[in-house]
Amino acid sequence: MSDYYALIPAAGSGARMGGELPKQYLDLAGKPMIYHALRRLAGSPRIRRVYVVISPEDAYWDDYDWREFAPRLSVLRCGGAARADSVRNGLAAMAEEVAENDWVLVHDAARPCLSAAQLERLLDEAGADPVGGLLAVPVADTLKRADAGRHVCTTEPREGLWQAQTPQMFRHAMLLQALHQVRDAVPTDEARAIEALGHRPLLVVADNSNFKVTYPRDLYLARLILENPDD
Ligand SMILES: Nc1ccn([C@@H]2O[C@H](COP(=O)(O)OP(=O)(O)OP(=O)(O)O)[C@@H](O)[C@H]2O)c(=O)n1
Ligand SMILES: C[C@](O)(CO)[C@H](O)COP(=O)(O)O
Repeated sequence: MSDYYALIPAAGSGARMGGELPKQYLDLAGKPMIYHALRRLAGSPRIRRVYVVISPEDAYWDDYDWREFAPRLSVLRCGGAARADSVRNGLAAMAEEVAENDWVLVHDAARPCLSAAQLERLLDEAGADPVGGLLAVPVADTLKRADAGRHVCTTEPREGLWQAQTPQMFRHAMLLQALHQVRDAVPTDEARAIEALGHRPLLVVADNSNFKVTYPRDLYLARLILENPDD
C-alpha cells in the first residue's frame, strides 16, 4: 500500500511578478500566497505530510505563523537555482520518511486556487495509473506561431495539445531518478523528466481556475476565485 505525500517548491524569486517580496509571500485574500496551496494539500486526509522547499536564504518564512499545519508540515531549506533543482533536492531530503513506491504530488506555491475536487480527481485517476500523472487542460484557443516581428507565420493544429498544471504525481523513486537523469536539460515540469525515461504520464482533466499566478494582474483573478470557491 503506497502513501501520498506533497512537495511544494517555493524557492522562486517571482521575477515576472516583479517587486522585492517573492511572489509566494504576496498577500492574497489576507494570507501569503503559499498558504492557500498548503491549506489545500494539508487539508486532504489522504495526504500524509506536506514538504515545503524554500531557499536556504529565505528571510520570510519565519515571519508567519504556520502552527495550524504543524503536525503534518516539514520545511526544507534546500531550494536550488531552477524549479527542477528545488524539487530534486526536496525529494532527496524526503527519502528518510518516504518509501520508493510512495506517491509524491508536486504542486507550485504559485497555484493557490487548486480545488478539493481537482485534487481528489488527480489522486483517484493518477493513483490508478502505473506511472502517475498531472492535472492539465485541453488547449481552448486557436494557436498561432509568430516570427520575431510578431507576425503570424502559421496557425498550428491544437488537437491533442494540453496545458500542464500541477499537482504532478509520480512515485518517489521514479521521479528522483528522472530528475537526476535530465540534469543537463532542465525540465520545466516533473512530467517532462518522466517522459524522458520513456514513460507516458496520464493527463487528468482540470480547469483554468487552477492557473499559475505569474504576472501582477493574475493576483486579481486569483483573489476572485478564492473569494468565490466551488468547494
Ligand atoms: N528555483 C526555483 C524556481 C521556482 N520555484 C518554485 O516553482 C513554482 C513555479 O515557478 P514559477 O511560477 O516560475 O515561479 P518563479 O520562478 O518564482 O517565477 P519567475 O519565473 O517569474 O521568477 C513556484 O512555486 C516557485 O517558487 C522553486 O521552488 N525554485
Ligand atoms: C510546472 C508548471 O507550473 C506546469 O505548468 C510550469 O511548467 C512551471 O513553469 P515555469 O517556467 O517555472 O513558470
